[in-house]
Amino acid sequence: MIGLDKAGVRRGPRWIFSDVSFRLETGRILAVLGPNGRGKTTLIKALAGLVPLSAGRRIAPPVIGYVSQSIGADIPYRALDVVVMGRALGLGLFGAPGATDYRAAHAALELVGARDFAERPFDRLSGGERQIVLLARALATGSPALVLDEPASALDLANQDRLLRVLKDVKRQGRHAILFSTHLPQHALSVSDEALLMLSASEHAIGPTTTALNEGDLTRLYGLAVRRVTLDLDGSAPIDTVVPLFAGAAP
Ligand SMILES: Nc1ncnc2c1ncn2[C@@H]1O[C@H](COP(=O)(O)OP(=O)(O)OP(=O)(O)O)[C@@H](O)[C@H]1O
Repeated sequence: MIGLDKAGVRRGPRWIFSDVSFRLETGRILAVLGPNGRGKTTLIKALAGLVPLSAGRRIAPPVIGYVSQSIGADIPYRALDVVVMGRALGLGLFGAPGATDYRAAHAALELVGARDFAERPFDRLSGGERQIVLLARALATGSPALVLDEPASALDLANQDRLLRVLKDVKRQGRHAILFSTHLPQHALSVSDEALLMLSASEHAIGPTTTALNEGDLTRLYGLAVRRVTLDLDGSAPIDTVVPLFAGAAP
């Protein structure tokens, strides 16, 4: 389980966010949504223990599988070695990774569908490929909590789909609580059980994704008209999605 209890972060006189409370159980996915600069990264870093809380309390396991918004430094290691770094906290100060750690790294790469990246130099992967490898590194930690800051931001449509399928697969295993931030409400609707909308520094809407992502709150969140649409593509299960009315939605 991972969560926050009446939590807030202040930078100087300004509260970036305040009074955020939620508990995310193992086997569940929570999506965090908000416009640029609203505080998603700050909240995620606070949850990962990288930014101190100015108020409230964090509920988290000792190790967290964290993927930052940046796509990683230009390190000339193999992707496999970057994934093995996720095992570092279990190795002690002078420990070197062993067969078990490499097995865990290979399994994580396999899970994200990136087995072929193992031997490739990390600094020669594209931004999207790096995001996939960094997700594998978070999984390799073995932590029951995954905290992902815009994990799809550099991914093309097919790789966004791959990432969402990976999140669903990991959820199905029932061993992780997964929190991710996104600018795409469609991503939240397709995989997350719960959604947190950062409406202002002090006002948050949290609840089951299908109710939290209502047209009124999404329109208010982004200051842009947004419609919820149900697509009945082939008469089987209808798909619920979100359509932002960009530029008035007409040429
Ligand atoms: N180290 C810092 N010191 C002071 N202010 C900061 C610091 N880091 C971030 N901020 C401010 O906190 C606010 C929230 O930033 P944050 O990166 O959390 O937003 P975000 O919702 O993740 O934005 P984006 O969608 O653009 O990534 C911004 O106004 C930012 O300028």
